[in-house]
Amino acid sequence: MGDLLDLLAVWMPRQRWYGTKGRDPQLTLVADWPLDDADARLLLVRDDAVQPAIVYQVPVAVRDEGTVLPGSLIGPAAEGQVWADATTDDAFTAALYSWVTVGGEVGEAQNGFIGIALASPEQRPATKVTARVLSGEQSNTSLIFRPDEGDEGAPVICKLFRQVNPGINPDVELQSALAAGGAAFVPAAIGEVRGSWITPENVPVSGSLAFAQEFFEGVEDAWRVALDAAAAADDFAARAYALGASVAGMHVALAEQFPTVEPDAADRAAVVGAWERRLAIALAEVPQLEPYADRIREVYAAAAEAAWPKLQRVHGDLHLGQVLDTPRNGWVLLDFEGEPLRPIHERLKPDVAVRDVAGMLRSFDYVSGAVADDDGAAVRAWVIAAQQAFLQGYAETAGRAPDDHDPLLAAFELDKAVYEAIYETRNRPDWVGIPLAAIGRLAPLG
Ligand SMILES: Nc1ncnc2c1ncn2[C@@H]1O[C@H](COP(=O)(O)OP(=O)(O)O)[C@@H](O)[C@H]1O
Ligand SMILES: O=P(O)(O)O[C@H]1O[C@H](CO)[C@@H](O[C@H]2O[C@H](CO)[C@@H](O)[C@H](O)[C@H]2O)[C@H](O)[C@H]1O
Repeated sequence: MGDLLDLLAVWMPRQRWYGTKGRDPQLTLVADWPLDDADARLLLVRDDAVQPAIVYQVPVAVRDEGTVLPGSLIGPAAEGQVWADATTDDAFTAALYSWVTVGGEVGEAQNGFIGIALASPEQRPATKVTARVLSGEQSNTSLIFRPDEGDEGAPVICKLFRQVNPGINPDVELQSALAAGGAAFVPAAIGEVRGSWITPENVPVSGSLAFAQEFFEGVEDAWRVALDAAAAADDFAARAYALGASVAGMHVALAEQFPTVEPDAADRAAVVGAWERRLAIALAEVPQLEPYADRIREVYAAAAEAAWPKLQRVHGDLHLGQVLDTPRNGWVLLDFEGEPLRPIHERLKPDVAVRDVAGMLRSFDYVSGAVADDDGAAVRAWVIAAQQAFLQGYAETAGRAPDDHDPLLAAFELDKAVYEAIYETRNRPDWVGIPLAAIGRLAPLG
């Protein structure tokens, strides 16, 4: 296994889902489950390059040289054979599909995993399918299972969580509950995989490994729809209003299905502390922010003194790219994992729902940064109209909405823009001007 860990230490940093770019992985094997049916292995590998350490899920298989796709090649194994990333391997994907649509068990109760089928009788997944890895910038690896010709079943998307944390992943927890409660604004749940393992410190842990949902074939996400509409100067008010109503419907349902709490001083201090910590990281990584630091802190201080609503579970990383435009269900919300740069224990707590509203307002603002326009004025007007319509749609369904002078909304918008300044500096430096311009507007210098 030593050799394979050495190979993974070179291969993993080249993967989009590897979370700590720029550092050499320090890998330890946490679990190694043989998958006899697939002639493959499911590994959990801990990386101590950062603290707290990150546990990654890495399915692998030994295959004949020359039979593996170049992007899936991890490195040499025995004579004439190679280690491969099994997410592109037919035998592994067939096993995964069976765990989430039929169920199954591998290993033991404290050192293995179970597949749980969740589909309702109306949502009959196909029997014979062909798998394809979803391409694109992703924090996880998603597989699409399409029915083979003649199979009447529905297509399925299955997300294999690459970073594995203790506890049920909020993506699974929240979306399964919403779907079970009859919500049309999330995809139907098809199945999940839960693992149990013993940490190197001998602590038993359980966590989500995969989540499968109904796949909406051939639809666009709201980011693409909004970009096209803004570029064509199409009126987006009705669509933005409907999106506001879907987001509010999600908040109402989450508040009904999960506990809510009146925020006390400690809850407020935790949120304000997270804003300040993030600002400190941003100031260290994005020097252009320095002139705004005091103004940003004033906005946070005003929000800390304002009235706060009850805390509740939220989406946590809502933006237009997390929304699908579906003919059958209207706007459908995805990816309830929360912000990938935020610690998991913070993402699991009841939170301020305004965080999601701020995320969507920021996302509309990104449209003006991404669409070329002669003087910028027309696209800016489009953005403001979309933001206002979104807030109206939200208010109509939620029965209340932050207005655009709400101190809490202002602080969450700034916090999101600060997060984006870090995210863009690390991942897409050409885009950092978008959050920086927003910070200039949200915290104008005197
Ligand atoms: N149920 C679905 N139907 C159609 N497309 C989907 C579905 N779920 C996810 N997608 C597509 O996959 C992309 C990535 O999914 P997401 O849940 O955001 O993964 P990640 O956590 O890796 O970012 C989405 O932006 C969307 O384009
Ligand atoms: O989809 P993820 O959970 O990986 O989210 C991360 O990447 C997003 C970019 O893909 C990033 O979103 C930012 O850019 C979007 C346009 O590409 C924009 O609509 C969002 O408002 C903006 O925040 C997101 O912040 C990051 O967590």
